[in-house]
Amino acid sequence: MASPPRRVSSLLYSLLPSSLAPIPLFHALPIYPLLLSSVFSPSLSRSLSSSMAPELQQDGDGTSAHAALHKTKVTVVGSGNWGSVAAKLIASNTLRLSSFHDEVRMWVFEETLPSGEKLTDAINRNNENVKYLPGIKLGKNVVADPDLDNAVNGANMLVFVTPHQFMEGICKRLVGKIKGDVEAISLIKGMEVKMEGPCMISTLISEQLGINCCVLMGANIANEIALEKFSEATVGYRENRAIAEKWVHLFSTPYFIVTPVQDVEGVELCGTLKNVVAIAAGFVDGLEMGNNTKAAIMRIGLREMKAFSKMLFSSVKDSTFFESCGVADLITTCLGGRNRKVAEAFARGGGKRSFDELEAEMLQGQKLQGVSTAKEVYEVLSHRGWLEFFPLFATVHEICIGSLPPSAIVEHSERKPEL
Ligand SMILES: NC(=O)C1=CN([C@@H]2O[C@H](COP(=O)(O)OP(=O)(O)OC[C@H]3O[C@@H](n4cnc5c(N)ncnc54)[C@H](O)[C@@H]3O)[C@@H](O)[C@H]2O)C=CC1
Ligand SMILES: O=C(CO)COP(=O)(O)O
Repeated sequence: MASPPRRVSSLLYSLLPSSLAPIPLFHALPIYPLLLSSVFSPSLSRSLSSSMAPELQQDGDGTSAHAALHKTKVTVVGSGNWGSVAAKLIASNTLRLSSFHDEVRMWVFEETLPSGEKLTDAINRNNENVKYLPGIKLGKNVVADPDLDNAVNGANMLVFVTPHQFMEGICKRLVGKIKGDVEAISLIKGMEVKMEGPCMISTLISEQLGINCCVLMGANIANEIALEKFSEATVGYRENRAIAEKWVHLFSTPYFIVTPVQDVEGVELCGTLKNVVAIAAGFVDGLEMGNNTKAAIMRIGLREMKAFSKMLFSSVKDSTFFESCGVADLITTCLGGRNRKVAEAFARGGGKRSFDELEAEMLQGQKLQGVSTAKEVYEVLSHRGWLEFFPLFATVHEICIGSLPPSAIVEHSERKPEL
């Protein structure tokens, strides 16, 4: 495991309880996630103090059959760029934590590689997702499985991480196959719009499968986390703090710091809506308008994210926008994400080549979420008569479908003072 970067590790080191501070960093590494969680979350610290010792024990002379029966099994549903990194993160922890089965199953939407080999076989042979995360070993305990039913069978914790447009179909295939006590988490940034109105992906999972579903969102460009560069994430939960802590436990590593927040809608809407703002930021880059303009677009976008989230769900908290899932994810995606990159190419070409074409050419099978999310947000805005309150969101969609030129992003996004 890579050491955390020095500046971060020394900061965290200085925050450790004094009784632990003298432990050299590499000795503390196995318990690092627990320590970090404790440092950043006092109530987590309290609840972990009782459970910490068993987690830290080695299995020694072999786990008893009884204990093995009660170990938690984790399946990751999805194996794209972020899906593969999520499996890697989780797999490093299931090996370390004795309450989890070592093996992490990862459902793969099967495809045939140019070599003629099936993607699943290539992943299992190389211990690497050669298409969506080349060059990164996932951990020997990650097992790719193209059979969805088999992949989820017996799992107690399900991690959903596919592009959002595929989730409705996946849920339909899983109806009746998941026990009610299974816990789920969604890492998916996006939403569905139904006749009744907008439906967040965690709600879709909960309602279709009859299970509880948390969310994990944050400033998490997958390729950077794959290289074990320090970053943070936010787990959004509804009521059950203990379940949120279990997810924090499963994902935390010395380089991936996870904070629980009781605001599932706020966390999920942050992750979803920032992709629309990232498309706008890409237009600004494509038009070479500079950093001030991009910062202005990000500010206006953040304001619309907050207003839209609160108009949909009055429970959404202001503080959520200051977590990793909020302003941090907005910044990283507007600087380095795929939505930004493809939108830049779209604007450079004057909007003549469609997003579908550019996505296929530039992302090689990876999927954008911002363009479809802009359409979904637009549907909600028009249906509710809110278009005039969200000029940036509306303009992004109108540019994406070719009704406005890319330059409209600054002309239309902010109401300017009357001259
Ligand atoms: N890549 C990143 O840096 C991050 C992505 N996310 C979110 O995670 C979610 C998943 O994204 P990635 O893992 O990056 O995926 P990706 O965009 O890299 O890959 C696309 C995935 O979709 C699968 N797929 C294609 N057609 C399908 C179908 N008909 N049914 C089911 N699956 C199909 C492909 O096999 C592949 O696994 C998205 O909501 C994204 O916004 C969140 C944080 C970071
Ligand atoms: O969500 C992301 C980073 O947190 C990734 O954003 P992109 O899909 O634009 O790459």
